[in-house]
Amino acid sequence: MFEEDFAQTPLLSGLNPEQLAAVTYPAEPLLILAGAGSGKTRVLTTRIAWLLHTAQAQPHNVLAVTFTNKAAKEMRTRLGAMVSHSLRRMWLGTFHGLCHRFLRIHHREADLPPSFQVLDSADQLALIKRLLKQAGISEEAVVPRVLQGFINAQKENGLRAADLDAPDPHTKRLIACYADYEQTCRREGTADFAELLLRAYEVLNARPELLAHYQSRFTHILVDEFQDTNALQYRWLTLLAGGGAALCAVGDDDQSIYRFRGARVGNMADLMTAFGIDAPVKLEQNYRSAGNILAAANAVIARNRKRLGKNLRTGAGAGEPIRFYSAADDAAEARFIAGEIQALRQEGLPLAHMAVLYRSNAQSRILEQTLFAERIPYRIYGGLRFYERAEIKHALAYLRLAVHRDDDHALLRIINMPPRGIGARTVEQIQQQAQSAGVSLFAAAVQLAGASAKIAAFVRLIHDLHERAQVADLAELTAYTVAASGLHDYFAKQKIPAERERTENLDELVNAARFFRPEEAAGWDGVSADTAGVAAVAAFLGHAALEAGDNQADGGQDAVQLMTVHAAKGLEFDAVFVSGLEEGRFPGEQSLGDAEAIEEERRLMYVALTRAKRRLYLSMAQQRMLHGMTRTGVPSRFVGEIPENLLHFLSPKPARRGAGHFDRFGAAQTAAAGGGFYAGLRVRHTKFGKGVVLAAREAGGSVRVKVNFGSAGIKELDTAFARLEMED
Ligand SMILES: Nc1ncnc2c1ncn2[C@@H]1O[C@H](COP(=O)(O)OP(=O)(O)OP(=O)(O)O)[C@@H](O)[C@H]1O
Ligand SMILES: [Mg+2]
Repeated sequence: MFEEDFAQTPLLSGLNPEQLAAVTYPAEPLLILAGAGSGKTRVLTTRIAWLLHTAQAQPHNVLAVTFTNKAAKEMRTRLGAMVSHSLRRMWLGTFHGLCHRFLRIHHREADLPPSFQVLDSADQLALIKRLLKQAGISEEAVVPRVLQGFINAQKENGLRAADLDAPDPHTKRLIACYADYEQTCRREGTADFAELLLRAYEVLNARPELLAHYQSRFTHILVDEFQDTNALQYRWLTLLAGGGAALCAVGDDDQSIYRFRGARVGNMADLMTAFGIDAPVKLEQNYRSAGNILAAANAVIARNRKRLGKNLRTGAGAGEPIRFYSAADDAAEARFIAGEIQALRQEGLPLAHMAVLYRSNAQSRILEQTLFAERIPYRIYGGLRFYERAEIKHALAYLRLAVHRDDDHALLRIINMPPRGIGARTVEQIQQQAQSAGVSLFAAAVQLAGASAKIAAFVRLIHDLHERAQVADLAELTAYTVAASGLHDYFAKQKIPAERERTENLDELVNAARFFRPEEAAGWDGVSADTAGVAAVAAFLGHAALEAGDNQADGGQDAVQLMTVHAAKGLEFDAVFVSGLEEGRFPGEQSLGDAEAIEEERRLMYVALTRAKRRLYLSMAQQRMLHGMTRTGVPSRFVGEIPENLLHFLSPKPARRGAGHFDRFGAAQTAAAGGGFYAGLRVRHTKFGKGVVLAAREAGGSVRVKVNFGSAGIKELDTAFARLEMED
């Protein structure tokens, strides 16, 4: 009888009963545990819209954490279509993006300079190499990547160098290097990715007044992909939610694929204990994939032993069989994929609705080559992205020096780029001077400028950029920097076309600066929306560092999506190709013979399979070049785990295809009302406890309401008889 009431709230229409219950769950801690494609992300987004729509929360009361910047942008766009609120003051982003935003605002409390720089992982590695060299430690004695992994792992466990001790000399040495690294970052005013989180956590933990402020501000904290949070992220979340916020976490233990980076599935159980959640809410209907695809994914994941247990069914038909293709070698596999893509495209499926997935980045090269040769536009997620390109990093290094002249790392990058006759010997002199005087490289260069015209010219350039950074508009400053540094000219003069094309990227950077809106940036809307001055440059640089970890949304050209399975998490495509399905590749070599690692690979396979909506291709190569040697490929065990009746073994023939479809969310307009009760009103019932009104209407002189009482379920009550207290 309430159908028509829900129709008046288009926000909620189309949700199934479990989804509806989760979306409108009272403001209490809630864990949603559900399989791929069951609408977890949709529920999370709709819940935020519902909270805003029913005025249970204002945008600034919401803290929402997504796994990638892309997901955050998508959520913001969807929300924008669902509610009329300005979302500027809502904190929506990745853990890193949100902590970055927090630290920009509270840099003083965090003991960071206002223009502190974010080091991406390449910057971090370069810094580590520099420190090892200075300390006279060979890269054999301490492998830079090992040290990098060590430092990040410690930080992700909330540990500083001073907290650590070890009996063995090697670990002792790593700890000493970590201490040295910490000191340098402090001096140079830089923070790596793990530092963003750790510092934000430490500041909140050490300052009760700040914590209280944020605890009372964020009444609703929502987290997507909760299964992949690490120990520090968990602590940060629970600290913020500790003041009574309604924490809503959604996740899927079967999709936990970041164990190697410290993700803890155990966080789910811990969360339930810590927040008194009796049982997770389950969503069991899959809306994404055709029946055969889902059956295959379910069969594969069923082999894992450590599972929390949930079901997934689909209302869709079986759909097409899953296509399996075994190619003679990797080139033939790539040609097969390209051929199928062409066929699908001819039948009207946009390229953007197709994805090619692989286990590791190295596999993309041959696919790229083939797609390029076949003139099929493609886009790589997780490859060398815009902000990671050399020329862009050069230009950003100048900008960094403009706002923070003591950034040694940036200075070393560009002191002779473009070449200005400052050779390795001169750089060494500057380094020695810096060390003996205990100052930054730039300060040392200033001291040596009298003796060298070349150094003097460089110092003048940096001073000039520094002065402009104080007053100029961000786009102006970027344009000026690209030109005055000589970078643009340098690339324009190159003979090789690919080198000359780098000028286009520099122009694109100026463009990016022009369109930079701090509030839409990776989770940070800045202290002010002002685009002039040092704060804007620092925000832009932080954005660039964080954005480099994600997809670049460029061009708008229709293109096939290429990415690792890790990067595909949370996404969906009409047609998906899972390539390289050989033992030692997927599952990867390091996992063979390690039961736990195989389970993680299997979860990865589950993620890969469940990205597909309608058509799924699995492929392998019988021979593949690896490290300059031909290797014979044995089919992946995961293919064998799919019931054979779901598979169709293919000869390379193209097949037919239909067009894609979209989902639309209607904009929310009206709330049902009756007798003072309205959707979103918080109520209390003597028996059922706290609840939220879903709908209310007058019928035959009395008012009937439908209320979601959380764990007590959804009840329909007559207000004339039921003792309902209004909470607001
Ligand atoms: N009630 C529904 N009616 C129709 N479509 C739905 C419904 N719920 C979800 N969907 C659609 O199903 C697809 C999967 O939803 P969503 O991405 O939210 O799932 P998910 O659980 O987050 O998946 P994953 O575990 O892969 O992140 C989306 O296209 C979504 O719009
Ligand atoms: Mg999702």
